[in-house]
Amino acid sequence: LSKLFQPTRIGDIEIANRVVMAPLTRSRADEAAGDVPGSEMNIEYYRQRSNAGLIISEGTQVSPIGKGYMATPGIYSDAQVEGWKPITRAVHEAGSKIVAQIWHVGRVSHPDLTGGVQPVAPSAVKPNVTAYTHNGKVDAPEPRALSSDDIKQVVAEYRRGAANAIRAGFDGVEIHGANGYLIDQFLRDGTNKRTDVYGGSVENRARFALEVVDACIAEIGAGRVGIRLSPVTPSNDISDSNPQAVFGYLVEELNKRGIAFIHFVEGATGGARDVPGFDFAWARKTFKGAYIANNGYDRAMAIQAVESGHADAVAFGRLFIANPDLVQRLKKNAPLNVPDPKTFYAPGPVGYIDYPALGNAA
Ligand SMILES: C=C(C(=O)O)c1ccccc1
Repeated sequence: LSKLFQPTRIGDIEIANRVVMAPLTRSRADEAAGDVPGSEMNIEYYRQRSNAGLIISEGTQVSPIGKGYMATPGIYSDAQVEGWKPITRAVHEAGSKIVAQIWHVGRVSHPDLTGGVQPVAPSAVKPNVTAYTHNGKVDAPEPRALSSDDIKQVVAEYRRGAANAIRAGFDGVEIHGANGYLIDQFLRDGTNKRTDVYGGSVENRARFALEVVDACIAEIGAGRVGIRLSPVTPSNDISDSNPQAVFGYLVEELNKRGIAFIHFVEGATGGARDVPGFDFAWARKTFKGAYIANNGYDRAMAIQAVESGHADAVAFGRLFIANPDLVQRLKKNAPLNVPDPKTFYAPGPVGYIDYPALGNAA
């Protein structure tokens, strides 16, 4: 049996195998109820995929203005915490573990999604990004630059998200530090033009990310805190003049804190893996916590990555959308269902809980 299917521990979290379900926005929370998860359909979706050693939940916003897409769940209200409980219970009953990806989109949003409030960011740099709202496709507006008092409030929102994740039965959190969202906007010099202690030098641009990490560690312990990073992705109009400098510094600082894992998007998210600018092998050697590798992995690549020591675990996104029983299929090297992008973010059960498992494949 390949090492990919053998148990390991990620921080304080014991996992039965090294196949991870990547965080996947599906836009199927109950907006009318206040961006609450936990419908029967939501529970079934996560239960079906509880063969994963570890599930990373879809991005769940830490505040109403941290929302950037329709019908994404939150983790800031009591109703949302109650909504997550049957999901984490179902995942645990099936023998899997699950962490909450706590998220703030920053400037990748629109007043149609934030209750009419102008999106926020480290600096007032308009993104070249289209938001999809109930009014159709709209341009994301220029965001408002956060004041230093605002920043303290946002760090406290992530801390509340970490506390609420444990209350909701999650085994920990993955801080969403990737794909051009708020934390990434602070890290990269294409979006962070601040002249205070949160901008300019590498240390200053990493300050916000590390304050969020420290707040979550204080709340739930380093063994239950991970972070997702995408050093070279261009997602959501993000860029940096020297990713190795800022992300190299961040990895060394995260290593000092002994957090459970770093989940790396290797290359352009959902696209090319061979984007220059960051040395992932260096990061693997330097970071003593668990290295979760992601982005375009297939079965052979995942087995090779774990058996060669490049990664402790491999996260699959699109393959888990279409293959609820992905671990079984990988073990048997069985054929895989093909994901249908048309229903990735649609409401309803089609393309969500109706992909067939091997047992009942046609
Ligand atoms: C949370 C996302 C990310 O990390 O990029 C996301 C959100 C909506 C569509 C695709 C991806």
